[in-house]
Amino acid sequence: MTPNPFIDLNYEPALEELGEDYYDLVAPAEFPQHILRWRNDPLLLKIGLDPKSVTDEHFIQTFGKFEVPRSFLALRYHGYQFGEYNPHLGDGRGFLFGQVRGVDGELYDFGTKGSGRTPYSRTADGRLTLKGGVREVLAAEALHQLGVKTSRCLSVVETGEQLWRGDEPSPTRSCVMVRFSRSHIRFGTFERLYYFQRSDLIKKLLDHAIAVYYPTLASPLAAQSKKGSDCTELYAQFYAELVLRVAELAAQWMTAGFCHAVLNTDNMSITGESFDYGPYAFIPNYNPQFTAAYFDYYGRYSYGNQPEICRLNLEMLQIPLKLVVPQQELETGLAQYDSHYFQTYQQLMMRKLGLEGVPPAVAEALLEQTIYLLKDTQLGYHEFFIRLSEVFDASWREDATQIPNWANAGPSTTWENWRNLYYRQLQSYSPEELSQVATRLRQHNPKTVLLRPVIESVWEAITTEDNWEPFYQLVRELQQSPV
Ligand SMILES: Nc1ncnc2c1ncn2[C@@H]1O[C@H](COP(=O)(O)OP(=O)(O)OP(=O)(O)O)[C@@H](O)[C@H]1O
Ligand SMILES: [Mg+2]
Repeated sequence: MTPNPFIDLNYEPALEELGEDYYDLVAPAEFPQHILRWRNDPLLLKIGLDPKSVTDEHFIQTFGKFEVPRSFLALRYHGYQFGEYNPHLGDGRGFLFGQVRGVDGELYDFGTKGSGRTPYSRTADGRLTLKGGVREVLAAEALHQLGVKTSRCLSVVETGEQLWRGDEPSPTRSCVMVRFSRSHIRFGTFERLYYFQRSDLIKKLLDHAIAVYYPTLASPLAAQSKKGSDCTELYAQFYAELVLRVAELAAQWMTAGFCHAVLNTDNMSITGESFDYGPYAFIPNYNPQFTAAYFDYYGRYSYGNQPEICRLNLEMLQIPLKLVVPQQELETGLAQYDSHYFQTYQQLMMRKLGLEGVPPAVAEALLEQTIYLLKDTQLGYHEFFIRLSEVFDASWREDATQIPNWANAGPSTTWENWRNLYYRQLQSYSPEELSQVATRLRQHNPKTVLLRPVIESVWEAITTEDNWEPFYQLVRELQQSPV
């Protein structure tokens, strides 16, 4: 075998250097089989590797057999799960494999899922089902295409075990997935340190998070710590910035029509990045009550609750941070959440309608009418926007009646109100600006939508005939730029 480029990557032990208060050293499981099912070549470019220099064997050796001279760290964390505090969490089926600087200068994590038991596995098997791996690859690629800030999967290696699960026909196949993310430090990482009343470790973790993931705040930190002053203000700034990032993420999910389904605080990243795609779903129709996880009996994590739940999770994060920052300063940060969420959501929804530079009052009215229309018609959420991008015509600017009522399933007044507002906005554009409307409509409304039946059909081919072609074809479509 040619030298393995993954082994020679320039790993930075940023988290490892924080010390063993934050993790446990663990060993991967030994698996009976290793078949590479998925490699994400575009991600290799992000860490400066030429995909041609990386063989499938390299992937298997590194991310299936783990035959590499590295320390594997199961990160420690707790979390609020469906509102209940759980002090028995942590990486129970994964570990931090390593951290690598991307060509963009950012630090990235390789984290495993399904790589074996750890001190945090409790009674579970430490494994990931192959279907779980396939679903996470698809969610991440779909969200990435839709402009959501998300982790992505680097590889999936099928591992030849039979797993038993209550929510999949069993026995079912096993895999190890490797995730490429900004960080796996979670809100729950801080919650655990509060549980043990370790304000010293909270400060150390904040310094680390700010230095690595909030670099624009980092230089004042260096200056302050040199002077020996306390970092209270800086920590408050970190929290305020995190509030904005989480508000943006919630807006991105809502625009994408995505229901994450398990927004526990152990699934919230301190970088504001989306990750952990378990029972998620893209909504078929606009329905705030849509709930993706069968075990979410009360709809706590329904599609429409997501912005509110993210806000609540941020509020819970104040509990640990209060050990090192006065609560009043944290409240000031959180106070920005609602307006930042709404502004971002409005802007992203306007872009989905092909519009930019919409005056705030018009944008507000148009968003409201768009939501009414989506609720009233029988058209699917994604179908509405895809149809709009397909039928859009420059003549609409001259004559509102040219805008066809293909949404005629709903009451005509809803349609007319929407059409008039859309028409008026189009009228304000020059002919050049109008051509950008068409481009934006196509760009922000890709034709491949990851609805559940689509996922099920690629999984069906895998599970019944071991035919991976429909899955590869679907990923290719998701990775294509829509314009
Ligand atoms: N099969 C399993 N074996 C061991 N631990 C598990 C298993 N499934 C889930 N867990 C643990 O249960 C908790 C919640 O699981 P959750 O599904 O949110 O996380 P995860 O999907 O395993 O990992 P991540 O959040 O990194 O995607 C975590 O502590 C996780 O490690
Ligand atoms: Mg999780």
